[in-house]
Amino acid sequence: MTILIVDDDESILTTLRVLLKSEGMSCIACRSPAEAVAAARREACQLALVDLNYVEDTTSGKEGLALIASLREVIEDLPIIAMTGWGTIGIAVEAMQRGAVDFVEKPWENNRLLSTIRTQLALRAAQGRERKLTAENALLRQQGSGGKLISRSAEMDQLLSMARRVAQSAMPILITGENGTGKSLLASYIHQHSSRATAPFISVNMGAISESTFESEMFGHTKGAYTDAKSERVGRVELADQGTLFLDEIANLPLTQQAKILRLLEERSYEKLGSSFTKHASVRFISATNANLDSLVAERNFRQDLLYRLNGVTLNMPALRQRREDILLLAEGFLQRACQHYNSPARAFSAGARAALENYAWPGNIRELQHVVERSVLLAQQAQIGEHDLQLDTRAAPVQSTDDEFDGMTLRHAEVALIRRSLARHDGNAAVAAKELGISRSALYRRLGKREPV
Ligand SMILES: Nc1ncnc2c1ncn2[C@@H]1O[C@H](COP(=O)(O)OP(=O)(O)OP(=O)(O)O)[C@@H](O)[C@H]1O
Repeated sequence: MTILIVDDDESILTTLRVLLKSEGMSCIACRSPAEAVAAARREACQLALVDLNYVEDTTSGKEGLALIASLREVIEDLPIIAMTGWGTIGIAVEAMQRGAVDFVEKPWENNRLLSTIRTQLALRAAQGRERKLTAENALLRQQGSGGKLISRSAEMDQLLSMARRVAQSAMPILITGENGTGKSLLASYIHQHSSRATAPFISVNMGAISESTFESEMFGHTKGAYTDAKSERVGRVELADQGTLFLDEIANLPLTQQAKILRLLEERSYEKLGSSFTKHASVRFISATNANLDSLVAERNFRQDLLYRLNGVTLNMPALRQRREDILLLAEGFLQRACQHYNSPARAFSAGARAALENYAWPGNIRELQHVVERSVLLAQQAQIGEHDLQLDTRAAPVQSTDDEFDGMTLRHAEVALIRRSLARHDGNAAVAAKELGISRSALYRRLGKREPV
């Protein structure tokens, strides 16, 4: 276990080094923020202990706060504990808002400091395991065993009844809606309510396949089709035969590949890479996007004929803030699931926590709600999860003004505005903003139309 410690006071570094060593942990000691960022880039560390004040400015905590943001950029999930002088609780709170997971006041009490470090290390390990489980679940979902769709709002009742009706037809379905609203889950729900339910549900993220492997991923290849093709490969289309092919993030499909998907939709036929033999697939198409495809067509970034083929029926997933009735039901569902995963005493939300959940704007929708609940279950020390345990960013714009501001905007523009707002709130820290919005950092850059810095 390696801990990064940052303080410009040599005696503090020495004391911490001795203390942590006695607990079997090794240290990287740094005397300045610049040194710390360089060390984090160079060496693997599992936690950082960061002083907030440095020589240039000994009271405002500015340098320490900036350091927290920089470390987060280098290691996205690094737990950072802030160290503050006596009577500077305000700065400590700001540190937590910038992404520190906890703080200790100097002079610290050894046992309390060690227990804080141990808790954060255990939390990080649990989150790592959770990420692995999520990835496994996502894979399982691809095989058609999607999680249960929870809802009780009138908006969702209406949408699901429409979905069940169109599920019976062979019509292609386009699902639109903001990130994290449950578009993938709805696609799997439609599959389960169709006559193809016993056949595979195969999901493909169109933004995630590189241009060079697109054809081989989608259509497969023959042995020897290219230098590295050591054996024959079954493509996703073939896997989905008799079942459903879910084309997720369809707006991210490059123009060059749109023609190939169009042909598949029109003729249900394709060729494996390296073969001239035309194959046919009986596939039901469902696609999803959070972009405004009409605007993309107008900008000539998306083929109109492909759009016509994809949206036999369009289903729009409402944002979570437009179906507030579902919030608590979903939160309870995630709470139960998380309680089974983690060994946590948490069992229920307090009245204050319930109100806070219902009043929050949820820019990252259900994915964000899921993260918030899981984090609070992990952090909870008692049976009731309090409002504070949720760590909701109460500085987020109130719901009313959010909605007004977005009136008349296209979905795409509103999304960009939300991302910009979140970035501004976190001083341009893309990793923290992405986490808040419940999307990946690369998805954030993609949505801003920018290249992700390496
Ligand atoms: N109604 C629901 N009931 C239970 N879980 C849900 C519901 N809707 C969404 N979720 C969960 O929220 C997370 C996000 O859902 P999903 O991936 O389907 O959203 P999405 O709209 O496809 O997101 P993106 O556009 O970012 O791909 C998933 O973990 C999903 O299981």
